[in-house]
Amino acid sequence: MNAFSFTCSVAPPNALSATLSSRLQRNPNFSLNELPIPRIPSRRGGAARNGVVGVLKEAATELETGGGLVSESESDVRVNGDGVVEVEPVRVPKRAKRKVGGDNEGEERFRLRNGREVLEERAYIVGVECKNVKEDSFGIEESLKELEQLADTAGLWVVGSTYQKLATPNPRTYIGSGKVAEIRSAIHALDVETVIFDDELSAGQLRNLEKAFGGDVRVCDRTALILDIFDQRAATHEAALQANLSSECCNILFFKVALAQMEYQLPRLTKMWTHLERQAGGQVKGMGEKQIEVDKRILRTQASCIGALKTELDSVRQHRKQYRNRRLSVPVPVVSLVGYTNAGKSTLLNRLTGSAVLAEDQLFATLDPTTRRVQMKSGKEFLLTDTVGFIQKLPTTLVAAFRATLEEISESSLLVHVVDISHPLAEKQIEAVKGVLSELDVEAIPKLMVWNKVDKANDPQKLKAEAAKKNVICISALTGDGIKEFLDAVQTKLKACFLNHLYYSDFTDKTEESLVRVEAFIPYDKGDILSTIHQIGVVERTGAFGCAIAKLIL
Ligand SMILES: Nc1nc2c(ncn2[C@@H]2O[C@H](COP(=O)(O)OP(=O)(O)OP(=O)(O)O)[C@@H](O)[C@H]2O)c(=O)[nH]1
Ligand SMILES: [Mg+2]
Repeated sequence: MNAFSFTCSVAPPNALSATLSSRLQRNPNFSLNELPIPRIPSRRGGAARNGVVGVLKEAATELETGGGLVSESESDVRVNGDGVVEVEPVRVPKRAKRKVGGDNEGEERFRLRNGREVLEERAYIVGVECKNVKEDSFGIEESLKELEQLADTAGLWVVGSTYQKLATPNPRTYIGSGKVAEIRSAIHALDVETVIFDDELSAGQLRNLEKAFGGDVRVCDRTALILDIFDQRAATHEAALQANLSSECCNILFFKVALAQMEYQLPRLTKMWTHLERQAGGQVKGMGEKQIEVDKRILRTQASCIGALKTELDSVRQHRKQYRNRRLSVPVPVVSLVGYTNAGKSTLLNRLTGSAVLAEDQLFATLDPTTRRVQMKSGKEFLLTDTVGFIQKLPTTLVAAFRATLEEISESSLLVHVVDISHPLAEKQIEAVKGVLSELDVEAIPKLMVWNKVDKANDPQKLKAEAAKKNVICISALTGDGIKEFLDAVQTKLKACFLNHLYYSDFTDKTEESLVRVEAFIPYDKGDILSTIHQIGVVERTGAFGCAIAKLIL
């Protein structure tokens, strides 16, 4: 059996284990520092050390067995005093599928995610309803329902939930002591592994709650959960990026989320081990010192990673900007799909363009803005951009990440606000989206609201009549119902934009009737004429041999 040694100073993400395993096969002396940008362990990693241990064990096992789940034992992985991680790859039998007790007896806890079977952790969710909340915000039960959906997307199995009404959250434990005791009982009764809070907790609150719940229970919050989902999505995305480095779709969000994760976890990580530091002179001295050493090394590496990520982000931004400028130099209107997560934006893009962008019944399926060309029956074209979905209580650390991704929409000719009208909280989701849009400086861009998923409505005709009164288009991106009306509405809006543009360009006395259809042949060496025509008229189409058909104001 082989034994490998790595110089290790950082916890790489689990998702890199496949890369690691393949590199190990090629070069057993490979150093972990050679790995691409590392990410710190998130909710599921717990302590940073576990991240290192987990990924190395996974890689080692994959190397030996060609895949499969690994043992919980850490006896095959050691971190020595110099930060060298020693791994003994062992053949580990697949973990037997665990059956769970209670009502769910016999139910499998394994689920297929990204082509891998993963064990679902048992989670318990907790919320606090504070007095003086805004009227249009989600109620506590609604918010917890959404948190459950987020947990499900992250691969957790919610086995119970509770909430408390408070004037103000408790600064030490967020909830009151009675509630803490109630949750502790629920943890034992339901065999809970993770407790998730619906609001962002401070490092101190996290630590106090973990201590209060005792045992191996992990405590995390909505922010950590969302970051974890993004981390999982970004890992899949990163693999695609590595396969096609020349891709235009370099993901700003990926870098931004990595940054947000570090910013979120750094203060929490430093506080996590202070109890060991305090015990340094006592019985657990060795253990405390070793963990602190590992922690400090991780923090040092992460500080340099933040710098590297920022540089990387700048270059990706630059790249995207050049791409957008190139796109804008060809004046085809850009229509952006915006809306709450899971509203059906990607499904609509797929329906209109015949693409196969990932669309699934999970939150945050889309991370990357994707742009595709749509050709209408009239021969006119526009570019359609899919964007990342919005959510209420967006973690502050992620607001910047979203903003960066949504930079694209500020250059759109039209924003299509896609709403899942079958959702019981559709109205509140609309308000949440409007709230984010108002922060994005896109007030001046025309908007078109679309009620999607009408196929799920009890009375689609009644819904359509109601929509018509509000100038809203009803569609089903899934069945194709209403798509023609939607395209007509887009065309009308774009035409209005064009006329507005003329209006603001001092053609005040001109109306659409003053446009005259002109067919012209333009020599190849006079291509600049075409861009002038684009500026003063609407080019209906260009054909072979330099033929252009345009409507001009004469
Ligand atoms: N019944 C029905 N389901 C739909 C319709 N449009 C989308 N869906 C489903 O809704 C789920 C979410 O669709 P997506 O297109 O991924 O939603 P999205 O807005 O892109 O979501 P994010 O990328 O997470 O922001 C998927 O399961 C779709 O199949 C529709 O018109 N009718
Ligand atoms: Mg999507």
